[in-house]
Amino acid sequence: MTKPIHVTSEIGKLKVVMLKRPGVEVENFTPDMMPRLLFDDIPYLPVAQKEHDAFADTLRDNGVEVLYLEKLAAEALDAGGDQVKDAFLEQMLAESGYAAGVLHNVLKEYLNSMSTQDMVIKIMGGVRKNELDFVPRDLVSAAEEEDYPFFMDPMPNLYFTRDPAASIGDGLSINHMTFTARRRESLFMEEIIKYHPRFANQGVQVWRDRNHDTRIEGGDELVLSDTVLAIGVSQRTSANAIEDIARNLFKNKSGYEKIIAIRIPHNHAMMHLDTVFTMINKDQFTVHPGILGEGGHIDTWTITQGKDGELNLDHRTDLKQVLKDALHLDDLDLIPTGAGDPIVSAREQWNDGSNTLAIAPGVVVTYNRNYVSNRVLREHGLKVLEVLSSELSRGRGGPRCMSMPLVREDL
Ligand SMILES: NC(=[NH2+])NCCC[C@H](N)C(=O)O
Repeated sequence: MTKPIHVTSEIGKLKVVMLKRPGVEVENFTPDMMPRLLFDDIPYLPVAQKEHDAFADTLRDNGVEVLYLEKLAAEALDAGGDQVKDAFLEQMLAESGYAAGVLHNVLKEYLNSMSTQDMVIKIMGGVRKNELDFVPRDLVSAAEEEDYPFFMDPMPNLYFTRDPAASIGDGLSINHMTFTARRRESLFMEEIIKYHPRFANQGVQVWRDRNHDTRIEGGDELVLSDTVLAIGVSQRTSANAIEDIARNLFKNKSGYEKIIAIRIPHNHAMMHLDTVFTMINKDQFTVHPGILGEGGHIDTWTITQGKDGELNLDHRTDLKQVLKDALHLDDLDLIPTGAGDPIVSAREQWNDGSNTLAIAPGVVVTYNRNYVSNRVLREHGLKVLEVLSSELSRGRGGPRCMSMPLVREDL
């Protein structure tokens, strides 16, 4: 039987992917909540869903099996049984601020009154105060939170399935994420890996779980080959988390021997490495020119196993040469987002022009709105499958962010 998780590159033919269809969570908030929820606008849900369905169809038309997070999560909890479902609910409530107390009890009863699937969808979508016939009488609720509409916040970023967990080889990292708005997301993946029949007891390795204080997100984790990873040192991923996962990968016979840490600017537009840099073919990458300094330089540290559990670091700034050496290539094509024009590249990067999803070597899925970057990709010989992007792009993520590959063919 094929392994439930097997990803040894960014570009091997994509066989199985996990998506999340945008649900009520992407519009169940007010404009003043947007910065905290990491959104720049509120998508128009019916259109966002249409666009997302078209994205999923594009993948299916190309032979990819599409799984949905919300369905896997409910199936996992049902397969786990009553105790597992109860423990999940306790954990979710605790992480939502209700470890115990009256509100904990009221919310638990409310969520427990639903089918497992409805409960999962409700937790994802958020619980408004006016859904419950209950007025809390404590001082915090009365004096500080009276006007706040939610007991449990929605999780609008769930459609970016790339980030809460990342497939690496025959395993994955389940991530402790940076901002409160996204922290609870990775709990779904933990349940899926532990209890869903497709994954449980199948030898899936968890290289690093979510019970950590240091931060890492899947948008920073790029699988360049069966031995080399690139990981962004970014707004979302800290250097100490990279050292930690490096130690685990080296120690646990993952096959990974080399991790290239790449430092990128720490800001919202470029929150992850994959917003500025993606692999699209054996010797081709997209790169946002805005991250490269003078002479095309950028800080990279290649991490390898040292003596006695120490890590060796090799600091270099010539990204092209670093990649050529690590991947044993004679030449490498770094394709600039927006053809390198300062206005176009910044605009198209904002709408994820660098955030391509490769579904086979040299075949990529991209947003149609980034027409300059798409033209350049075609000029460089790539096959570009464009998908609609008016509403989906409002969440600041593209086709790579919206997909978590579970199985790819080896190169
Ligand atoms: N892999 C990615 N680039 N994901 C994009 C995530 C966007 C999301 N709004 C966030 O800020 O977290």
